[in-house]
Amino acid sequence: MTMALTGPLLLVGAGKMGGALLEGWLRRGLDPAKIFIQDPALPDAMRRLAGTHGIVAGESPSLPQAPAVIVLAVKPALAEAVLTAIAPKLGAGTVVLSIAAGRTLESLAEPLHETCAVVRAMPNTPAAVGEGITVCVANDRTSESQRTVCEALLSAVGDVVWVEDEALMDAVTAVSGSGPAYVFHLAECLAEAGIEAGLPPDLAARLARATVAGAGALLKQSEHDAATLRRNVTSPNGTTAAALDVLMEDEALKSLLARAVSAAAKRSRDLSS
Ligand SMILES: NC(=O)C1=CN([C@@H]2O[C@H](COP(=O)(O)OP(=O)(O)OC[C@H]3O[C@@H](n4cnc5c(N)ncnc54)[C@H](OP(=O)(O)O)[C@@H]3O)[C@@H](O)[C@H]2O)C=CC1
Ligand SMILES: O=C(O)[C@@H]1CCC=N1
Repeated sequence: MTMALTGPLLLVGAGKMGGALLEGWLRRGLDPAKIFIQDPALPDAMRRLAGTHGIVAGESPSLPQAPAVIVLAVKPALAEAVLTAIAPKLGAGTVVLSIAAGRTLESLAEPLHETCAVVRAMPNTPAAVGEGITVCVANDRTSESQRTVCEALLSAVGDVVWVEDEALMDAVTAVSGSGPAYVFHLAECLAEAGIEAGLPPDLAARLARATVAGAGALLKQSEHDAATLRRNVTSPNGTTAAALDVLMEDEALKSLLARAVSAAAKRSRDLSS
């Protein structure tokens, strides 16, 4: 991995997201000797992965002093307590990279020394297959080289976008952070609708899964935007038009999704207070 890690990397929390990041770093060739993992209940898969690569991991492993990066991937409610406990380990050049939803740069910096570099990031679960997207914002203590290191770590699991306005992070969380769940729910609903239309459950689930995955792959690879791709499926007076008449009637799906995204963004704001 082409990243200028000037010291050890401490991953705090190796659950779904921390684990996806770890796998991405190892895939990209990050030196396992530089990685330390703190997690009191390391999931089995992560325990095996750490063991295979000889990575120091555990509830309170002997942690390196002054790590180059601390990646914080615990539940938001634990963020400050965990940082308070780790703060004595921080060095002048340490950057804290947090993926905790709703935890602001200010609240993350509060338990740390006042010059600490902090990056707030919002990835999503397609990171597990290297297809994530992460949006990040840095505090004004973060140097260019620290941004570069954070970007390299996050780009191991997908695209990375920087924003300067932290206020955008609530809407980001609501669209791309939580977004995969909306798409998976669409797949669930499509499968159920297929069963209602007479398909055997196995076939309905298979068709729904392949259709959502295939449409996603097409959307990713195509030069066309989503609206054009939708129109490409829709023959005049055909079956798709009949379905879209229902979905788009009174902008039903559009307004439902707007309400869902608004609820998620509100929850993100609430988590910060
Ligand atoms: N899941 C998602 O789609 C996304 C999640 N996020 C954010 O990522 C963070 C992690 O979420 P996710 O990976 O889903 O959660 P998980 O519960 O899968 O992972 C969190 C891990 O941290 C462990 N943990 C608990 N306490 C500590 C501690 N004191 N020190 C170190 N590790 C600890 C947990 O152990 P145990 O299970 O025993 O509690 C668990 O293994 C959250 O802040 C979330 O907001 C961001 C983007 C997307
Ligand atoms: O649901 C959550 O709070 C986290 C953040 C984005 C996705 N999962």
